[in-house]
Amino acid sequence: MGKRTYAIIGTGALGGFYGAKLQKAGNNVHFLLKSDYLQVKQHGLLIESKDGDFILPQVNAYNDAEKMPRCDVVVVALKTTQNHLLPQILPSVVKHDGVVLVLQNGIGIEAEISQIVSNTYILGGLCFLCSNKVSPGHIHHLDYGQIALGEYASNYLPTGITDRMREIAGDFQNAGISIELAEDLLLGRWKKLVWNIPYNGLSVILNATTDELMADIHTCQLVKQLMFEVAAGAKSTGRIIPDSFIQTMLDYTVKMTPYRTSMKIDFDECRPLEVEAIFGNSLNKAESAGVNLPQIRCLYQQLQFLNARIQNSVLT
Ligand SMILES: NC(=O)c1ccc[n+]([C@@H]2O[C@H](COP(=O)([O-])OP(=O)(O)OC[C@H]3O[C@@H](n4cnc5c(N)ncnc54)[C@H](OP(=O)(O)O)[C@@H]3O)[C@@H](O)[C@H]2O)c1
Ligand SMILES: CC(C)(CO)[C@@H](O)C(=O)[O-]
Repeated sequence: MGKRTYAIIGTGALGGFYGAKLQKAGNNVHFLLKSDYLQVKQHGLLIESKDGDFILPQVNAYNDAEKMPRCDVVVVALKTTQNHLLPQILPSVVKHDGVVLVLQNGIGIEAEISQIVSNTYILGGLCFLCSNKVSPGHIHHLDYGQIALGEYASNYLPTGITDRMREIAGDFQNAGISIELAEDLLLGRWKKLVWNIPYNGLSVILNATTDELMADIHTCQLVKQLMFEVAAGAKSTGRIIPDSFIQTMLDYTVKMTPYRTSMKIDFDECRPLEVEAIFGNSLNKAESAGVNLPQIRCLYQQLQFLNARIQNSVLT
């Protein structure tokens, strides 16, 4: 097989960064954009990265999915709040027997996509990335970048490590993106939520950065309790997250450059928050297995209140 073609659905902080790295390494990449389309079509992408800045003066830019060629790997990099658009986008972009690779945060999205596309493999990637879009076509990669890659099977049954995962991992690794292969995608998704649920949620509710949350004894305790609730959620679906992993996440955050989470940035910019994909879907999974996660539900209810306020302010 020749080189795989890639479509990036949502060329923002994450899609713009990984897509640009893939193109720089010689892959054939096609970028779907919305408001940045003209700027990127005319001037390409600028990546300012702690690993080295670079410019791609010319990229394959589109503002209409139907004009994109069918690609081998279609990377979903929209905010999950825009996933209602996927039924219009994915079927025309992914090749028969191609791959949809979900790089979004949250849980349960691969299952939703399996209802949209057929004859398609679905992979998920947990991205340990700190990246922001600072202006149209200008991405600022602040830290990290590793992806844990897993494959989706019906009901999130673990697939082990497949050839498809290895092949796609190879393209990313050749592009300088570090990849870990995950035998069990659902376990990987819960593990990522151990970070996203406490920090994304509390950063918005408490108007705080990660370092501020870790510096205070009360919020540090709250973060830890929320992490243990995520582990209880994982357990309700038969996945075990060891206590040592929770300690690793706490240590990781203490060492991290002080960070304004993506949910906090969305909140500050009055954009819809990814509450359903991160909180709502986790609660649904646990509660349908008969397990309540009261602290996560409390955060969810507060975030929904703020989310509704954002939607109303955008409408008025
Ligand atoms: N950024 C990170 O470091 C990071 C790390 C881990 C996980 N994630 C996850 O990755 C996902 C993407 O996040 P992000 O930070 O990359 O968000 P983002 O910077 O907002 O990027 C999303 C992009 O999608 C574009 N878009 C929206 N609607 C579109 C449409 N109809 N057609 C084409 N493009 C459209 C947006 O364009 P407009 O600006 O024109 O609306 C935006 O550029 C989220 O689930 C996030 O939680 C991000
Ligand atoms: C956890 C994180 C801050 C960096 O690993 C990022 O992946 C995120 O915002 O999801």
